[in-house]
Amino acid sequence: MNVIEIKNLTKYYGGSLGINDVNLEVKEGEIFGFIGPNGAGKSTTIRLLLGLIYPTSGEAKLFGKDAIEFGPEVRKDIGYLPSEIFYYDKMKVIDLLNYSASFYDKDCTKRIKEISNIMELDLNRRIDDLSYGNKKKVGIVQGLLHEPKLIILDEPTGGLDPLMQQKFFNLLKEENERGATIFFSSHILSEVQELCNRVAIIKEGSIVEVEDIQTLRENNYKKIAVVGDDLSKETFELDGVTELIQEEDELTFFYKGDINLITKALSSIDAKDITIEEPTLEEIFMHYYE
Ligand SMILES: Nc1ncnc2c1ncn2[C@@H]1O[C@H](COP(=O)(O)OP(=O)(O)OP(=O)(O)O)[C@@H](O)[C@H]1O
Repeated sequence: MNVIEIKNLTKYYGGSLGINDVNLEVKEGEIFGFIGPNGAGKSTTIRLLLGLIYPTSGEAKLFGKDAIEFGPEVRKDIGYLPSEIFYYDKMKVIDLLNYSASFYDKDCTKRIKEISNIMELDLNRRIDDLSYGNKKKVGIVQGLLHEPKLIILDEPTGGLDPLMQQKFFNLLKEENERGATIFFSSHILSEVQELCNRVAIIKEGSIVEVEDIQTLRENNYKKIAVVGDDLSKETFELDGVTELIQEEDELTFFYKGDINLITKALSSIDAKDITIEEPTLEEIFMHYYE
């Protein structure tokens, strides 16, 4: 079954484009990544899915039901973590979470405690005493406390330190093993790669690619920079090397291919420093979609 089905979905904000003719299907049990640079249309797509805004044309279905017409019904099965969270600051964390839980027809007390323990969130603090990262944790508990069938996350990791991010990802993996489908929006390729089975790439309001993560990984470029005294460009004129640029004592290039070939070339030189990093999404877009 498709948990999310988006057909020819278009949204204009007055004259300005949000998304254009988006088509997507997310199957039950998938962890689906939705990646694209700032302003690409990720939040717009999510707001349309949640029935928070109306489409200009096209439709979005959740669990086979129209996102607008059946909004209140389908939203009970959705856990949503927005990118920005605003709270009534004077409340205590536990009071806010109990209030959120009151919208669902089940007892969420146990789950609130479990997730707060995992995320190390103090339930007795006042919201306005919390740091940005701790407020984010409140949002996580709020999104997951009712054991939703579909979890929609809009750039969820901002403000979490690496340890907390790992705990959060483990929590999401457990939710997925329990049967939840996850729709994960991000502009950070590495976190999408760690978590997701399949990804859609959105750019300037349109889907440019839907790929499984394995394919994306195989197609992935490395961005390599080498610093040394007697570097020669010829050493790196190999298959799979592009954008080879030499500036004073530094050589930079992109590489895609057998990693052993490039490590051999790197070990043949007298280097002072080497960095190998993931290209930014924008750089990947440049290579894939020029
Ligand atoms: N309320 C609005 N009014 C007018 N234009 C909007 C509105 N919300 C979004 N947009 C425009 O729609 C486009 C898509 O924005 P959206 O927020 O969906 O992108 P995003 O991929 O979520 O980006 P970010 O990562 O920066 O949140 C952008 O050009 C944005 O300026």
